[in-house]
Amino acid sequence: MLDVPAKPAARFITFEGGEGVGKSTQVKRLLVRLNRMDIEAVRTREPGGTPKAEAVRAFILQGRSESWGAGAEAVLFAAARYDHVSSLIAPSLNSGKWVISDRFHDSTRAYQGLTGGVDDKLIRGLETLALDGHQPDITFILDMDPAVAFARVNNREIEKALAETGDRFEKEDLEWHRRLRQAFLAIGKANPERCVVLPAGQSEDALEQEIWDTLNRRFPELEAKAG
Ligand SMILES: Nc1ncnc2c1ncn2[C@@H]1O[C@H](COP(=O)(O)OP(=O)(O)O)[C@@H](O)[C@H]1O
Ligand SMILES: Cc1cn([C@H]2C[C@H](O)[C@@H](COP(=O)(O)OP(=O)(O)O)O2)c(=O)[nH]c1=O
Repeated sequence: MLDVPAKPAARFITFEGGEGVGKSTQVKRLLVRLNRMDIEAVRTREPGGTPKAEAVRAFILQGRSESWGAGAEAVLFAAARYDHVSSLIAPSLNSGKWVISDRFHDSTRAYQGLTGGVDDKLIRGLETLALDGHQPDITFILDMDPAVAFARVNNREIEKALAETGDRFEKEDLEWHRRLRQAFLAIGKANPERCVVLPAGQSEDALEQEIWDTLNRRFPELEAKAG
């Protein structure tokens, strides 16, 4: 037998939290780190990630499903997720690529479930169908006071307004976003084997390092590869 080192398992990593906490920034930084180590990784997002799921994203975020209610919206997010998992996430992991997703099923739990009042049985049932066993290996929940996160997003909001787009979930009031924050914290607490809650008020560099250190501790094959 040839003495070929075993290829490390591909990992599925998700980033969660409220608006403007720095998810997209850290997803991009993690991709750079992984690529530097010659680890092939796919960057994706929810809602979206595939053409069909992006169509659902546009429909929901432009507010066209708002009158349908949170339950029907949970079904729409799950439909998008079903395509995302079956057409992109599962095939990528099966071919050895890591997958890094900006939001995933915890966003449905937090926005539609815990904050939106949709019954937990529906949320769990949809999750079972859409994930088909593809739970993330690790989920980073970036946590900070939404008032501070909003100040960060202000510039981005102006850009969005100029582009004549709008994300209706970003328009909810501060009190609603404080409940959303508690929802993500509750998810973190209930799933300590998968979720890592990190303070997102620190600098981009410091947060990137904390994420990297956590991954190295959690996945020893990363540390071994770095030598
Ligand atoms: N740690 C940080 N400190 C200060 N500003 C940040 C930090 N992380 C991200 N930002 C800025 O905050 C805004 C929102 O970040 P972004 O990554 O888009 O958040 P999210 O994807 O969670 O909505 C961007 O303008 C980004 O440059
Ligand atoms: C994936 C997902 C997102 N959402 C919401 C969260 C966001 O407000 C919006 C996604 O918009 P996005 O622009 O990606 O928000 P952010 O930059 O804050 O990540 O959709 C849900 O309500 N349920 C879900 O299952």
